[in-house]
Amino acid sequence: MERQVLRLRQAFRSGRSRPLRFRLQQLEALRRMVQEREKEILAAIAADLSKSELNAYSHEVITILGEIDFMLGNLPELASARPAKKNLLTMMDEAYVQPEPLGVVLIIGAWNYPFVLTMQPLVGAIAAGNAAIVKPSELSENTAKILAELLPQYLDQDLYAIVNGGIPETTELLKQRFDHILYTGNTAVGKIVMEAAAKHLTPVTLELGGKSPCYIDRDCDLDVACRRIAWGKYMNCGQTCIAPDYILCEASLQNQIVQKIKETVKDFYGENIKASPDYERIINLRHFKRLQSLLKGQRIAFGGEMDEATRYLAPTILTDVDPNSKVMQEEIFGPILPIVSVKNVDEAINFINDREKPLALYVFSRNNKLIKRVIDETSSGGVTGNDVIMHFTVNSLPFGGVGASGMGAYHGKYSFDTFSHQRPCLLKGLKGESVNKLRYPPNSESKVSWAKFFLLKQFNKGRLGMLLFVCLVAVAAVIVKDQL
Ligand SMILES: NC(=O)c1ccc[n+]([C@@H]2O[C@H](COP(=O)([O-])OP(=O)(O)OC[C@H]3O[C@@H](n4cnc5c(N)ncnc54)[C@H](O)[C@@H]3O)[C@@H](O)[C@H]2O)c1
Ligand SMILES: CCCCCCCCCCCCC/C=C/C=O
Repeated sequence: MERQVLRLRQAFRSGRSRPLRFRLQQLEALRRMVQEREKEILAAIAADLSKSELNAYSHEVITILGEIDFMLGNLPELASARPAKKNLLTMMDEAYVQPEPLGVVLIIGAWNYPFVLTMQPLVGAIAAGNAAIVKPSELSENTAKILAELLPQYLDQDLYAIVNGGIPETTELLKQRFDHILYTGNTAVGKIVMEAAAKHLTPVTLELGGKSPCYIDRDCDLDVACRRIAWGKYMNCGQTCIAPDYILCEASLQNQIVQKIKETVKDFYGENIKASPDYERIINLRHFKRLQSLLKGQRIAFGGEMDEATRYLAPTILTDVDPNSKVMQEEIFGPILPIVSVKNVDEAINFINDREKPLALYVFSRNNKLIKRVIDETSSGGVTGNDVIMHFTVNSLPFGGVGASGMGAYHGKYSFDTFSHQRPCLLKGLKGESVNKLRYPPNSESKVSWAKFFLLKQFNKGRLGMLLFVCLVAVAAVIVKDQL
């Protein structure tokens, strides 16, 4: 591992990954990989998650193609230096912010969307001019394998590497020094990653999980709300980091919600859900048994059927759920939807604020003021009003958690920024020593007064004002020169 990181670091040091032309070329190569090897990629995702290839395409591949296109279209602007506002002492100088690559970065992906969660950060890392090691999740082994086969065929092998394996390999990787780590996965491992990173003072982006609440207001189109919630909850068999984890609503809405989600499930997956190509399976037996245990003692209003041999767990709704029960203590990450009754929106807000900050928050209401109020009085990684999941698809929005649901963000411009250092640059000439005397010892009352004038004066008065001000500064400089 050490040798591999060293090899990447040497390639990074050579400066090869920095020119825009190179970055664009690598991104184009990645796009070619996705287009030319689409069938193999889809087959791998499909095999890992018992998913149809159509769903694999719309859940994962579309996002990557969109992200690559965004970077290809916007990279020249993202990577260019941005002029910075100057103060009076630096008026004649050049001040700008130059984004620069961080170096060698590590991307650790999760299994639930094994392609998008490793490739989307990689697009950002390449765009920002870094070298990168990608570590896909060992649980989605087919995708991990196909990535290991394809990436070296399309990308510069000295700058971009893939490491496959389980916990021992990740542990070994984490001992190495990186310039940034982006980890996607559960909170417990997030802490391990952060601890390992701290040894090298490596900054981290942690894309974690949590229980994302979904409040349904009394004043709402329940048909629409239930259809959208059912889509986001049962997609990928509930194994989506931003799936609505549970519903909060007034008790009187509960039965209608159950009824409407039930009807939607029938529309989506037919009478025989097991036979639907659109309904996935639980990733492994450990997670299947964990989900099974969450149902114990609960009132199952809908679903609950399961088949251990195929890890099938039907779309399920639990009603009158006790907030202290196990299903409300951990992220569900499966197709189980508890409904917890609250008296009103105030109680819903308190319920949310009494718990860890979630990765996503959903509010359904006809009343926009109520939606804005819930947003204003709570905190979460992201929010979608009157829908679920969809904020993930808008790449002009930063995607990430807050508090226990993570730190940092990516997607689009935010990926570029995550993998860049915003370097402040100030280029001065060698003239102007008369004014510079202000900062050279020995200090004096009069120097401090002049320093205040030069550094604290604000001037935003348009062109004519600016001209007047420059004259004023020139006069001040002459006076200063004479006085000091
Ligand atoms: N915020 C997001 O974008 C996002 C996306 C997907 C999943 N998630 C969250 O991830 C969780 C599910 O993923 P998961 O954690 O089961 O995925 P996982 O088991 O695939 O683990 C993620 C990565 O961590 C590594 N890992 C596991 N144990 C480790 C250890 N002890 N030491 C070092 N590395 C280790 C794995 O090799 C893998 O690459 C859920 O909580 C979900 O909400 C978050
Ligand atoms: C017109 C149809 C468009 C369908 C778009 C669906 C996009 C869904 C993307 C879901 C991706 C979720 C990624 C999840 C990350 C965390 O687990």
